[in-house]
Amino acid sequence: MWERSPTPEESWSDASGGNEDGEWPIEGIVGEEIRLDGTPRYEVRWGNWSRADGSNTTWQSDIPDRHDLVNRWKRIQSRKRATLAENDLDMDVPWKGITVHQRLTHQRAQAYEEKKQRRFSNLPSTANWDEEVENEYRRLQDRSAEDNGPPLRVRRNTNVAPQPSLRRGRTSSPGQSILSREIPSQPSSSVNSPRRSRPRIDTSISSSPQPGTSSSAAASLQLGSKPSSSSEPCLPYSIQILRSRMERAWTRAARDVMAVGVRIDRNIADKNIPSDLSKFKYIEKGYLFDDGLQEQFHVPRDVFTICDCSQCLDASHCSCQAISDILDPLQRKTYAYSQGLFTFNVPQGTEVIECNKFCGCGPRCQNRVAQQPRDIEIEIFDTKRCGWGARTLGDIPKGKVLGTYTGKVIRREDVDALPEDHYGYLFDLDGTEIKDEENLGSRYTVDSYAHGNWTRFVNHSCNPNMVVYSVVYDTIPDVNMPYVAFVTCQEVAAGTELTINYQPHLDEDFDVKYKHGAERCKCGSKPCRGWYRI
Ligand SMILES: C[S@@+](CC[C@H](N)C(=O)[O-])C[C@H]1O[C@@H](n2cnc3c(N)ncnc32)[C@H](O)[C@@H]1O
Repeated sequence: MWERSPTPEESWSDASGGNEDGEWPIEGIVGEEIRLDGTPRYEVRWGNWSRADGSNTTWQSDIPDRHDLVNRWKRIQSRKRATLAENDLDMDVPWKGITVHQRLTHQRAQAYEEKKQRRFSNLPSTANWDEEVENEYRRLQDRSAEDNGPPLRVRRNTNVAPQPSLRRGRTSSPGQSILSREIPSQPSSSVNSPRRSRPRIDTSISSSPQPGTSSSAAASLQLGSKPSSSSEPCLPYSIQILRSRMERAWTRAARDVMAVGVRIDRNIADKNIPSDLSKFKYIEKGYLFDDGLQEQFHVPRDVFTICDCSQCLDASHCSCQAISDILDPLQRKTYAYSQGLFTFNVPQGTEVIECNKFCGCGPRCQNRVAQQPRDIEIEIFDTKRCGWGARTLGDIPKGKVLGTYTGKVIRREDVDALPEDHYGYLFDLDGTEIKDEENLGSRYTVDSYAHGNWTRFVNHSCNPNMVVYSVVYDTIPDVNMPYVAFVTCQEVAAGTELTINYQPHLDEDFDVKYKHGAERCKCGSKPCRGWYRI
């Protein structure tokens, strides 16, 4: 910003009188600008003083003893801004690499903010305005492209985030398990380990039950300790249009259900965003359903087991726990949570039954945890080894439930008809299925290829910091469509990638011949067994 260098006469001495003798009184404030550090300075007009060219103003950071002048100035400016916002319906879109504040005066920028708020007052955040700006930018680009020859297009490189490369034959009979056919003598670590009809992520809990160590009720958002990409050199805005649009759309979807945002690392360039992902629809909570499945999920009220506790202090007196198999060491019924954290006291094959919308307890009941909105911010980033991954932006205690897998629920037998791209993003809802036993009832899988949330970016690690468990709260266990909750099985520091073991029941010395069809594991953990299967 241009600034006149003050002459010796212009040097500040005494605002009330202009100088020590009161020889140059201030006539008034005639201008204002905001400096880069955000503080204002004022253009002051002097009486009894002028330069040779007749000008009589100087820029002053501070006008001691004349708060009346400053306040009056602010009042006038506020009125002007209001009028500007009221009357001028046009909203300038300054582009060509110039930021809004460089182009606009402080007053116009503030009027902008007011106008923006008014125009979008019925919408959740100013993100809509940014989208408008982006759209305008795109229109400008398209227009200039028409004028200037070949278009400047966002090139999307589908190689960056690997698509699942595991290509296996389709099951000849949908009901039959590939795993049980190929690996007939697989050592069974649990009677409840799941059976598979095709290679997919295993939903059973991997760690043996152990009490939670942290008593902290909830991890707070530690923005201060996040692995801020702001300190790293980041890509110019012009090649991040798509990234930032996706980030805003995902964050908006998360906030719509009261969860905190989802970031996409600023080092991901638009050209490296796979084209399918740019169409991906973010769903923080809940499922979409294939034809006819929605009705099965949403069972009527009289089918639910409903408790009438006021605070759900005792699981053995909580009616909704009547069918729960979670017991404490004295074989009394207990909840799966203590002080908001998962206690890992849930035997494999057991579903956690949280209080539901018909229960008498309030939203803060201790048995409502996986259904709470996520309060840990997540960042999607390029792991460089395993494609994109998800990392936490806050420190997390052990036992913290971070979210549930979302996507489209499909019938298990329809999985074979999916394009192969989807295979790496399928999660069987098999937490209660008994391996090598005829499992009664319908079986389902969640496909998060086109719809889902941050959990679909969670990579496999042979030494994971999360496990999963099955939980119901807006349907009943018999429906076989539980949610798959992701919970930390150790303390996790801000900036750490969040991982699960895709197949926790295949142990390390598993016979080499059964590794057929496995992928090379790039988790990089110390105990890496060298391969994984999806
Ligand atoms: C559920 S997705 C995870 C997100 C995925 N990285 C992405 O970029 O969309 C599963 C896919 O991630 C990759 N992946 C996950 N864990 C891996 C590992 N430990 N080693 C190598 N690739 C891995 C594989 O391509 C796998 O098919």
